[in-house]
Amino acid sequence: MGSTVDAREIAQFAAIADAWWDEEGAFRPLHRLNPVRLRYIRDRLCAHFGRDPEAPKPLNGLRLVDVGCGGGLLWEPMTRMGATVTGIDAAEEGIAAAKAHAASVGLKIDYRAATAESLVAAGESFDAVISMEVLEHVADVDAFLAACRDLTRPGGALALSTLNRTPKSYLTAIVGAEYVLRWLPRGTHNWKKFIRPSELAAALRRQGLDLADLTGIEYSPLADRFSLGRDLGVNYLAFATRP
Ligand SMILES: C[S@@+](CC[C@H](N)C(=O)[O-])C[C@H]1O[C@@H](n2cnc3c(N)ncnc32)[C@H](O)[C@@H]1O
Ligand SMILES: [Mg+2]
Repeated sequence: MGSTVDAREIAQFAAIADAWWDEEGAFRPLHRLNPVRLRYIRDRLCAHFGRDPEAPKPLNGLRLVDVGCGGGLLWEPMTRMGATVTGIDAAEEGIAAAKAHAASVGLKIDYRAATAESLVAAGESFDAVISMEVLEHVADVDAFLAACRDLTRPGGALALSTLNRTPKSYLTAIVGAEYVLRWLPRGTHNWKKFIRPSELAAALRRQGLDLADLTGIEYSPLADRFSLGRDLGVNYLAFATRP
């Protein structure tokens, strides 16, 4: 299997790593997405592992890895929910931003500049793998999912999100977000690398993983809010399990 890293992509994320915790900066959409995707991760993990999602620390004791964690936007809240989270990213600059932020808010840090395949080679394994908005940036989706599977213990789970390849995603995620609203630097996304839900389902199946759920992330421009829904046409979440 080839490397999962696309050097051009990593350089692009490294160049804007200072912006990770700027809620109005280049990662604004991820900050806006955080509440809905965190609710999805919490509820799915709780259902899968038989936890109470309303408990103060619903993920207590679970060992998670956040693959492509960037500045740690998910890592921090998942840590607060009681999980032991290892955050890894191929961009060292992102990891530096993540470490600095976690230290500034007094959280115990396990961030590493690493790829999923390097953790597999080191023999690491977790209850669940979380990898949000990374699939459309990797060099080889099959190799990436194979590494994510190997990091998941049998009986464990994977929570993923990515962008669908539709005319609507071209209009909103590329033309809208990069050119009209200028939320993201131009060239952040390559529409050809977006992944249809049917393609993700087939790729998960090739790795021996069971797709348990697909949920859409819908954006309301008037409210400037994201919500979970049935429309998979732009951004969507997937939950899979390892038998
Ligand atoms: C759009 S950001 C998402 C960050 C974070 N998951 C979130 O949603 O807040 C994508 C991240 O994936 C990282 N990345 C891309 N390809 C990777 C790979 N093959 N292995 C590890 N990290 C990767 C990038 O450096 C970048 O930080
Ligand atoms: Mg993206």
